[in-house]
Amino acid sequence: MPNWLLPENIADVLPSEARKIEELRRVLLDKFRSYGYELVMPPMLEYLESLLTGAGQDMDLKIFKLVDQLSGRTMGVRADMTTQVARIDAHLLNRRSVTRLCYAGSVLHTRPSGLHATREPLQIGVEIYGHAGLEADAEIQELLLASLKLAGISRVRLDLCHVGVLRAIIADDENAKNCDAELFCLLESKDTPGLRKLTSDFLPQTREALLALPALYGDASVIERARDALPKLPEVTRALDELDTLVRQVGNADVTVDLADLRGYHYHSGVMFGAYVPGLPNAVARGGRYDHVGEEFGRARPATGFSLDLRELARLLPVAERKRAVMAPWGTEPALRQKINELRESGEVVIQALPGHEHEQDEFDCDRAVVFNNGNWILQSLG
Ligand SMILES: N[C@@H](Cc1c[nH]c[nH+]1)C(=O)O
Repeated sequence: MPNWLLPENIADVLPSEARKIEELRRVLLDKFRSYGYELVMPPMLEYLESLLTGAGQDMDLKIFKLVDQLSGRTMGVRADMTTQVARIDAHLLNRRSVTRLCYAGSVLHTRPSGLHATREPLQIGVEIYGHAGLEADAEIQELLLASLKLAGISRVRLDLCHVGVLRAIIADDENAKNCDAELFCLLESKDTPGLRKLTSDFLPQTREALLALPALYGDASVIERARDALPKLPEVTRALDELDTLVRQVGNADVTVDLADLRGYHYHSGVMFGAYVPGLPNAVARGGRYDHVGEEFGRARPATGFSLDLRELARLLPVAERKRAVMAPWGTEPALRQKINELRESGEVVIQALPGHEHEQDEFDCDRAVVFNNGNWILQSLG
């Protein structure tokens, strides 16, 4: 397919890849449903203000903008569905109880998030609203691991972080608070020299704690190391206790803790996580707490969830085997049509060869054919 027709980091999805993506979409949505998550379909476009409500400045940079010819207002193409789903929970559903929602749809990014990343991810995810306890985070993490397993990915490492640690460290330092976006970037890339430079006029205790963060990664023992290395602020202790509880609950998955891996959106407010698979530098799925987004839509609701890009996930899987199919001749004869319909209704793929194209095969492996034999249309093996 000539990619030169399309903008950079935008691509067509050809049949074998599209089939993998669609099959994944279906099995994952069924899985989410089995946990009680209801499907919602937010719009592709919205007024910019509502897309930015509750989201940080990082989201603004990711959103494609255009002018609405009907209202003259600026609209944005969604770059992430999580805040749209939070709006649905806060405004439209108005339920008091716990609400579990899921979604699948394309989002657009002005710039790719990695060198080879698409600018049009197919985002699928789940969000749970109305429960502030860690049980909701544990359910989300369990569902993430179950989803990846279902997709055929068994070796997953779950990397946990807590944005509350950074927020507590900088809370009483005005200089540090004014640089929070830069701090996120430097910590994400573990840029210690950059961090040293930026923190030179911060309070000594803030500086010391920030410089300790990049080294606080590894297995669960990091939590104890962090208790020694970081200031004994109540918010830091609470965050580390939360991480400790979750690490114990993840079961037999491979879990690591990285207190500088803050690569979520800036709307995240508590425990955050990324799921990594061997050989890939970027997380295949991300998620975490974002308790303050609903509040900005007028209804405070604790919230947590995860999302992933189906296109990226499908790329990790082996090429799907060609699906078996039945070849049938072209014809309108009732007995032939009936035989074909019966086979299709029983779940078979039946391809009618158009006149002159009897020997062509593409996507499917036609191992059987409908043939006329002794006055009947029957199924015959081509093996
Ligand atoms: N939408 C977030 C992940 C997430 C879902 N829910 C909460 N966080 C992301 O793309 O990084």
